[in-house]
Amino acid sequence: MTVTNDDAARNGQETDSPYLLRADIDEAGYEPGHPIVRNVVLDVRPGERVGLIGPNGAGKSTLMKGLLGHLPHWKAKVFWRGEEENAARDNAISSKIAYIPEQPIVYERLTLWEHLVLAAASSGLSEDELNRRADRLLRRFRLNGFRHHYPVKFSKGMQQKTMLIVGFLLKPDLYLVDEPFIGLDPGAVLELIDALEEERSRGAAILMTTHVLDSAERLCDRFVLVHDGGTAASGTLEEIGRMAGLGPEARLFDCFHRLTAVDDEVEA
Ligand SMILES: Nc1ncnc2c1ncn2[C@@H]1O[C@H](COP(=O)(O)OP(=O)(O)OP(=O)(O)O)[C@@H](O)[C@H]1O
Repeated sequence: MTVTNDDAARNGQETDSPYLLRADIDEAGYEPGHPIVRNVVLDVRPGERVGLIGPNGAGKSTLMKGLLGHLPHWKAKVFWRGEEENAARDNAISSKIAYIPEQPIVYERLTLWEHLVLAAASSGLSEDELNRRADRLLRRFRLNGFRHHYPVKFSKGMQQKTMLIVGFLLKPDLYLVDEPFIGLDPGAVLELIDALEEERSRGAAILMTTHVLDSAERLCDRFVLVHDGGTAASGTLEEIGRMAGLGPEARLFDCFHRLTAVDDEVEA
C-alpha cells in the first residue's frame, strides 16, 4: 500500500522554505542500479521532531547515511534552509548536524572526557562552554564518575550515553538519531526524552528512527513510514491513522502493522 502526501511537493523549487532540511531522494543505496529506497521525501522544520519508522531492513539507517554524505549511491536533492546543498561539497550539511548512530563508535585510546574535548575542539566550543555543558550532561546521563574511564570498556548502554552526550554537547540545528531507545535503561530514556524536548524548545529539529513506537508516538510531531523500498505513509499520527483506515484515534503501533502488512502468507 502506498499513500503519501508528498507527491505534489517533489519539485524542489523552494524559496522562503519553512524547512530546516528537506531531501527529495530519488534513489539511495550501496551500488548503482540497486537502490534500497526510492522516491522518499524527508523534511523537518526547525523545532520539529520527525520519526522515521519502518520494518527491519526498510532502509532507515541507509537514508540517514545518505543525508550525512556517507552513501555510495545517493541520487537526491538536499535543501538546507531552502538552499540546495552542493553535492561537490562533501559532507556539506554534516557540520550542522549531530548524528547519533545505532551502533556506538568510540575511540579505543581516548577517555570519555577526551572524547568530549575532541568534539568540542572540532566544533570550536570554548573551554568554559565545554566544562559547563559537559558537567550537566555527564550528571544527567549518570556518567559523571566515569569521566576519565575509557568508553571502549563501557557497557553498550554506557557507550550509547557517550554518543548522546557528545551529540548534545554540540547543540546542533538538527539531530539525526538512529534508534536511541534500545539499550538505555528506563531512567536514561526519560532523561533522553527530556533532553530532546529541551533541544526542541531551543529550536533544534530531530529526525529519529526507532522501533519503540510508544516512545515515538509520545515524542514525535510527524512520521515517515518507509516500507517496500519507498514511502508507505507520511504525516501526523492522525493523518497516518486515516491513511491506514483506522481513524484519527489510532495508535502508531496499529498503523504500522496495517501499513506494512505482508500480503503473502507465511508458509508453515
Ligand atoms: N554497507 C552495506 N552494504 C550493502 N547493503 C547494506 C549495507 N548496509 C545495509 N545494507 C542493506 O540495506 C538494506 C537496508 O538496511 P538499513 O540498515 O538501512 O535498514 P533499517 O531500516 O535501518 O533496518 P533496522 O530497522 O533493522 O535497523 C538492508 O537490506 C541491508 O542489508
